[in-house]
Amino acid sequence: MIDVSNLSVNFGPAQAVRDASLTIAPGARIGIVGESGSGKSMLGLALMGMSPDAAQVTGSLTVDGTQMAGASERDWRRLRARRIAMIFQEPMAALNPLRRVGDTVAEPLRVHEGLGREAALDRALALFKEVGLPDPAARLRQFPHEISGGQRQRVLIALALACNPGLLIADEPTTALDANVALRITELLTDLSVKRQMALMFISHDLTAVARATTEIMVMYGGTVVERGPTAEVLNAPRHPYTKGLLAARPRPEGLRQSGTRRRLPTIPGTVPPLDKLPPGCRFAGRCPVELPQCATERPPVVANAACHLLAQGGAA
Ligand SMILES: Nc1ncnc2c1ncn2[C@@H]1O[C@H](COP(=O)(O)OP(=O)(O)OP(=O)(O)O)[C@@H](O)[C@H]1O
Repeated sequence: MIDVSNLSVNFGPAQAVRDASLTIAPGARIGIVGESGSGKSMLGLALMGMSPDAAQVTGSLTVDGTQMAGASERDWRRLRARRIAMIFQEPMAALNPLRRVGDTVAEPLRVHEGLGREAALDRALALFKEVGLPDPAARLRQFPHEISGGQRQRVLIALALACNPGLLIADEPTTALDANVALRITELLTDLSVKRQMALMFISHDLTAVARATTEIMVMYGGTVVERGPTAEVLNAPRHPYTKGLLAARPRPEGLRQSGTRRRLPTIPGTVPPLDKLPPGCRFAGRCPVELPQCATERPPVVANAACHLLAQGGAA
């Protein structure tokens, strides 16, 4: 459905995404993981034609075989309504506080499908049922502040589904929710993707949620894809030093106590440098535990789905 090659998102000299390539087949479930600032959201927004005004986007992006690089806002709007939808971290911010949630979900059906108010509300009701909102008929008439955070996210998922998109991009959809609700929203997105044959791009730094929701994964660092592959394979047997560090830093209940004492959670030393201070070679150079002379200066080749000089030489990170 979507083919991206060498997509870069630049803010002047600062490269938020460098040469990302990926293919999204109908019904695929792809996770994008990485620390804050690694370019996950910028990649998702670029696929929607919604990059910030200050961004320069280069590279090729085809949707259903149509080249969208340089497309007009009008073309993007048409595509967004019917093919690609996105949900975000903070559901309250994405809903109009003065509108009943039923009317919010009915609106795109009226605008894009030409339905009358009653027919659009009937479809909204069916969507509310599909996303598991309790007492869906009563929900239609409520305002965002009258329902819980998890229910608000379900309303936004219903809104995203209104025009039957082929791809749903979920950008940190569970970060603002408590653990139980987050788990149920993750399950809902996975079920919807399977039942509707709708592709799902699940952007998150919650590796457990990504493990549940996706079958493929892309790990990003400093705007570059450092490792990709089947989710289970990458999470069970990470190869890139950054992926290894990310997994080691994941809090796990069984890892917090060892022989009765609290074990410190390992962290990746240092912080992600600002975009204009990233090394020209491997962007993880400087924080990586294994460094070769060429790491900081030469771009690492991609070998067996990981971009790393050491792995390319046959070493194990
Ligand atoms: N309008 C902008 N102008 C300049 N730089 C920007 C702008 N928007 C984003 N950036 C930069 O682009 C980089 C990538 O940001 P992005 O939001 O994609 O990261 P992320 O991986 O999604 O992080 P998070 O998990 O915090 O959302 C960041 O360094 C950010 O500062």
